[in-house]
Amino acid sequence: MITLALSKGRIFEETLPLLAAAGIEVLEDPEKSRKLILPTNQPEVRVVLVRASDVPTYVQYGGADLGVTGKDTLIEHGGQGLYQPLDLRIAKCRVSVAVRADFDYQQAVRQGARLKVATKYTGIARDFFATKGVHVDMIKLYGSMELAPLTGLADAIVDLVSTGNTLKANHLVEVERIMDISSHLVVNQAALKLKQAPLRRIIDAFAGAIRQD
Ligand SMILES: Nc1ncnc2c1ncn2[C@@H]1O[C@H](COP(=O)(O)OP(=O)(O)OP(=O)(O)O)[C@@H](O)[C@H]1O
Ligand SMILES: O=P(O)(O)OC[C@H]1O[C@H](OP(=O)(O)OP(=O)(O)O)[C@H](O)[C@@H]1O
Repeated sequence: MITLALSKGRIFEETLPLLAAAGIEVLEDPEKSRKLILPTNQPEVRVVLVRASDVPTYVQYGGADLGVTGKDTLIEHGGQGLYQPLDLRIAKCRVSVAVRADFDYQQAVRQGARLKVATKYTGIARDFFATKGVHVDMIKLYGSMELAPLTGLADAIVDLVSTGNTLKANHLVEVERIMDISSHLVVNQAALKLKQAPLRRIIDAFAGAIRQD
């Protein structure tokens, strides 16, 4: 049995064409079903639905043989125990710093300054501000980061930006891009040895179906 870990929503949707290239069709719609294990047209392949931030953990410990996860999530996880053979070029976005439009960010990040930063991405944020020589008081959040500067919880957020609509709707401005993000295929290292042929077949099919635009 080959187990693939996906999260509901954009990762599931954007992985479907890659699965199709491998001849794999998921037989149930996760938006309609409450099931967490979804069968496919290939009896020896199944999909497990996990929280996006749990995908690397499932694959690391062998709860799944492979999975699709954002580079953001992968960096925060650390990548231990994972092969990362492919950048799938799906779910593209960026990690950025954003502040209230009336906040003087340039003044706030001058060398040696202190900044209150709210984010789900504490590892990425810590590295970024350390490189700039800015001391950070880090506030870990799990969602709705945009609220933090609006309520006085933080001066800045580090969050994902795609169209910029979420920032705009909350009167925030993007002041720095930290890194570009896309989703990657991750594979359990032991599984790649033990189930080499079927996993290689899937990896190769995914590789051939990656969009280059
Ligand atoms: N607006 C976006 N546009 C494109 N890609 C995105 C966007 N938001 C998130 N992503 C990418 O998709 C991945 C999964 O995001 P998703 O919103 O499905 O889960 P999440 O709510 O961030 O995770 P969790 O449920 O674990 O808190 C992110 O890790 C990121 O790489
Ligand atoms: O720049 P934008 O295009 O507005 O995208 C950015 C937003 O998308 C993500 O949230 P979420 O997963 O809730 O986004 P969704 O509502 O687009 O699914 C992310 O945490 C931002 O809040």
